[in-house]
Amino acid sequence: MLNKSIMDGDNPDLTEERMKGAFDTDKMAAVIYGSEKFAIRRREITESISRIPQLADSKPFSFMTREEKISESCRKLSVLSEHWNQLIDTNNEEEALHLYREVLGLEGHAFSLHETMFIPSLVAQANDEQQEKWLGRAKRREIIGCYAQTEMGHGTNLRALETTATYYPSTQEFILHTPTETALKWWPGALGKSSNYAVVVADLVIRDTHYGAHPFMVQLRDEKTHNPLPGITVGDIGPKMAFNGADNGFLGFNQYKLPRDHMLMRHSRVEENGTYTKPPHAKIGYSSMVKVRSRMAMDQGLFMVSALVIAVRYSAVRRQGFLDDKSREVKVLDYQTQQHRLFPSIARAYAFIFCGFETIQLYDQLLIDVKNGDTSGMSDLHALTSGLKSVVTHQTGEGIEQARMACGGHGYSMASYISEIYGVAIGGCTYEGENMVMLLQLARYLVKSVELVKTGKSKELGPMMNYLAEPDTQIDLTSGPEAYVKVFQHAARRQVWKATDKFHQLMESGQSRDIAWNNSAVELTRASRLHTRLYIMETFIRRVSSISDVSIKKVLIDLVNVHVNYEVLDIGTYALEHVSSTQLDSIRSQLYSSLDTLRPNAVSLIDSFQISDMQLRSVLGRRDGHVYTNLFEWAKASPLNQTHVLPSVNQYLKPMMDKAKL
Ligand SMILES: CCCCCCCCCC/C=C\CCCCCCCC(=O)SCCNC(=O)CCNC(=O)[C@H](O)C(C)(C)COP(=O)(O)OP(=O)(O)OC[C@H]1O[C@@H](n2cnc3c(N)ncnc32)[C@H](O)[C@@H]1OP(=O)(O)O
Ligand SMILES: Cc1cc2nc3c(=O)[nH]c(=O)nc-3n(C[C@H](O)[C@H](O)[C@H](O)COP(=O)(O)OP(=O)(O)OC[C@H]3O[C@@H](n4cnc5c(N)ncnc54)[C@H](O)[C@@H]3O)c2cc1C
Repeated sequence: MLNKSIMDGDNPDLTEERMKGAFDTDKMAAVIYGSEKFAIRRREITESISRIPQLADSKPFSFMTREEKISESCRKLSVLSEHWNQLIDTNNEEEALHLYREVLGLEGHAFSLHETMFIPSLVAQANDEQQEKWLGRAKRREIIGCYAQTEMGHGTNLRALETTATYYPSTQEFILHTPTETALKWWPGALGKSSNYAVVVADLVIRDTHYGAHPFMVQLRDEKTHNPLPGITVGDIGPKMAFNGADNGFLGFNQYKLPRDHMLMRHSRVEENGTYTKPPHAKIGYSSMVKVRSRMAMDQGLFMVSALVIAVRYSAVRRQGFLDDKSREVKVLDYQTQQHRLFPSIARAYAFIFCGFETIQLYDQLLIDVKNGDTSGMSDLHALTSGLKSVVTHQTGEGIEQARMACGGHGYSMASYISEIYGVAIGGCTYEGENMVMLLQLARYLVKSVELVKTGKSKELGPMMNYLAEPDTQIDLTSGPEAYVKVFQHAARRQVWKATDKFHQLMESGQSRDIAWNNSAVELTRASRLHTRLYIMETFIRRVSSISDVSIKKVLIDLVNVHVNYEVLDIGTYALEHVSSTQLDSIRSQLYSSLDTLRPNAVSLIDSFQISDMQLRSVLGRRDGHVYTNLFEWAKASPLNQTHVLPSVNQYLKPMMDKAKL
């Protein structure tokens, strides 16, 4: 069986699609998840979870209140704590993340930031002694931690953080203090009610000198009673657009004392007498953010996939209207518009995940290099991940919204669960650095690269930047996907140079550097987007070229064809400098034919992600495809339907109608 999702009793329309798939979905899963070993482990973990009934949702998530969601996830975490070692290799981050996604879903929980930022901060920022003291406890989950950096008045501009950590040599203590309301930490996930520890980022002050943002390990709550410690004000910031299973919180300090060895001292130090040693790289304290950004292509790719699993499966069972055969309505997946809505996003999701694997590995390597004293790779990875997180989160939001609309009215129902996926995913446009700001971080690097070329130092260009020094050449669009890479290189190069020139000209005309930068900013962000999309395309093509299995490679080449045609058309206004409008017409025709080629494999391509029904939490997207029965059952379970007459009817509507009758 090529598509391993085929099961007796499934909707025959989906079974028909699965029979059409031309490749083995287990083999594709091995490509998606980086190895056959991990793809198998994922399935084993999912299978083991299904044998523990207490890990199942006690009722549909969409019918739960916020308090119920938080309580439900804590209940499951306590069940999980009995099974960690039997379910996963606890040293394997990817296995742990899969387990979390399966059991707890995406709405957040008490450990959301513990694994994501608290432990990574200790790993990257704490010295050996400090790791000895805290890392084991954190990994064993004796304590729960979060990452408290953003303040009510400042998130982006870390240099303006107001929380102070003032060192007093006389007592060998820091005093943490929140001087104003705007200095309250605001937003940290799992801070409000769950965490008893936090890595707090505060402005280090020694003898009136401000050394800027530094990380501190801070106990927030009593380990026995869980009550906030004296000097600490902490709570939940209230409901959000989505991600409401998490208690994002606020935190204030009133002259809170902290022993000297609670500043995380792997890279910078404060001696007993107050002597400060600066880190080997000024931004080394930002590493936890780079860690999460380096994961975001993968995580956002998976968010988009979840929405696409729902939309593609639904589109294969939803019949509406007619094509040639007037005796039976067609599957909406047969409409070209539906394919155009969904297939380019499938291609992007694959591309994002392949990029994600690269950036996760780059971060892991950087961590090793930095430990060995080599910080030279930090700028490259910062620039790459800044651009990637921005482009990927934006395009994921677009893709999920298209998936919702592709499900018609049912997409708007919480039964589809797409609105929750959307709400959580687009949080990524904001967290870990607001997208525009991060595009501008990449732009700094691009401008510097152009300056290197201009001054004859092209040899010093960082990875991925050589194309900026190359001359424009004639493009032969019949020469395969590489020709499309050339189109992107031309467009990105032109935009990067154009934005840099504008910036330079404004400075030459007398504007200060900051004002000239601001007046070039829209052009600069455009340059960053094009550069990043070029990287995504190149990575996608490179990964697919490296595959040896013939049937897998064939369908992924079809997907690459959808991608390159769609992407070049999408940047049509930039590409027009290098590609004629006649050539664009021919790319359009190729896109339509590539959608058609991909059509028989659409369901198998999304089944290959092997996202379980439990993880998906969508009534509309279930593997069995019995959409209408499942939808009706779900609606009947609505709390509103547990009684025929609601109290509000008796209390308000009925008296009102009765009065009107008099
Ligand atoms: C277990 C693993 C992870 C699992 C993840 C699973 C996820 C599953 C999905 C779950 C779903 C939801 C989970 C939700 C999780 C939410 C987590 C969210 C947490 C947060 O948001 S934490 C707070 C994040 N905050 C930010 O990102 C703030 C953004 N601001 C900044 O980063 C900085 O202020 C700045 C914009 C970079 C500017 O900094 P600064 O003013 O100091 O610097 P300059 O602009 O002047 O630049 C100077 C110079 O420094 C270079 N540089 C800046 N940063 C870096 C860096 N990090 N590394 C290297 N170099 C850097 C910059 O390029 C300049 O260089 P130049 O002078 O141009 O050479
Ligand atoms: C779901 C979620 C989870 C979060 N979790 C955490 C967490 O665990 N820990 C934590 O510490 N924080 C967390 N945050 C906070 C998050 O990191 C910040 O909200 C984020 O960094 C953006 O900063 P800001 O809110 O200050 O936005 P602002 O910087 O105020 O952005 C507002 C607008 O100003 C623009 N802008 C700002 N500066 C510039 C500039 N220099 N140039 C051009 N435009 C600019 C932005 O582009 C944006 O359009 C979380 C946020 C969310 C939404």
